[in-house]
Amino acid sequence: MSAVCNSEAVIEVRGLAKRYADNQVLDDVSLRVESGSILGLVGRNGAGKSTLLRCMLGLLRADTGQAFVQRRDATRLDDQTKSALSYVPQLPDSFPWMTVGAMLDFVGSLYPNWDVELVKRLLERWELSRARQLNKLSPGERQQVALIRALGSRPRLLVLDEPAAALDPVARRELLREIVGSAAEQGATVILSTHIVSDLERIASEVAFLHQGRLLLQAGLDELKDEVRRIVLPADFSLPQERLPGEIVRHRLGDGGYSVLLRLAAGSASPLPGRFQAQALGLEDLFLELVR
Ligand SMILES: Nc1ncnc2c1ncn2[C@@H]1O[C@H](COP(=O)(O)OP(=O)(O)OP(=O)(O)O)[C@@H](O)[C@H]1O
Repeated sequence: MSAVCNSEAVIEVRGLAKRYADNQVLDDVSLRVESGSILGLVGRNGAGKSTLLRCMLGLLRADTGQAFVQRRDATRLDDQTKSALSYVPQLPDSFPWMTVGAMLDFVGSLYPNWDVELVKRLLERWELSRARQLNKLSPGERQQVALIRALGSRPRLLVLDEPAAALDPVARRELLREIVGSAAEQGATVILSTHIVSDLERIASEVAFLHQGRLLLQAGLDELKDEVRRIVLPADFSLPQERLPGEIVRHRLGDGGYSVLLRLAAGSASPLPGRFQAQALGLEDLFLELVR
């Protein structure tokens, strides 16, 4: 594996594969994340999202393929690249014996750009006392502290694994605002995995759909709205066996017809007759259509 790549992307993943026993968790996944993007990684339980995030950051070795963070081999990052990166796992549980304040002060002392004011503001907003012990917090509070810790270092790259899963709607809204703020004010790049696709509709610039270890689709939110269409075909329509131009996925319907998902670049004609209505889908419906 080469130690550097010449891509401008903040994250570049090429042909990643990972298997546990006979479970192929990642299968030939390639992905690019450009600077300043907010990428939402969507997939069902067990789709491989956490595994992909960990391989992407070099925290887990893939069987094959390559991952680069800021053009460096993810498994051999230097301290400077690491200090500009924050990763919050799905179940953060570091330093359980410490108080919230002691942990944040300790972590803050390791980062030259630690934002004391931001940390204070978030602790107040989420009503988290510095005196509380980490192992006595609820899962949602623990998640909030982990997020404060991640945001406090003002990272250039913020990677969040299901950050909102344990948060109430108010805390979730505030977290999303902070994420957008980090991206807008400091040009940070954000990658977050989630099941809550409505959150992504609010904040993501791009979405990637992972299903059974394969990346089915990665596109900008605007491109998805403009280019992806669902066409329902009746049972008496003879759909060719081979994939249509722009076809993402097709499903057989209960009545013998087909639902076909197509990505049609602006100005390109549909490969299916115009009498069949092409339907634009919101993110949630698109997700359901991709994984059903
Ligand atoms: N260390 C491991 N050993 C064996 N199997 C594993 C290991 N880690 C993950 N897996 C399996 O890999 C698959 C993908 O897991 P992963 O945690 O990446 O999915 P996910 O998309 O993040 O799921 P969720 O949304 O439920 O968190 C699952 O079937 C899981 O059981």
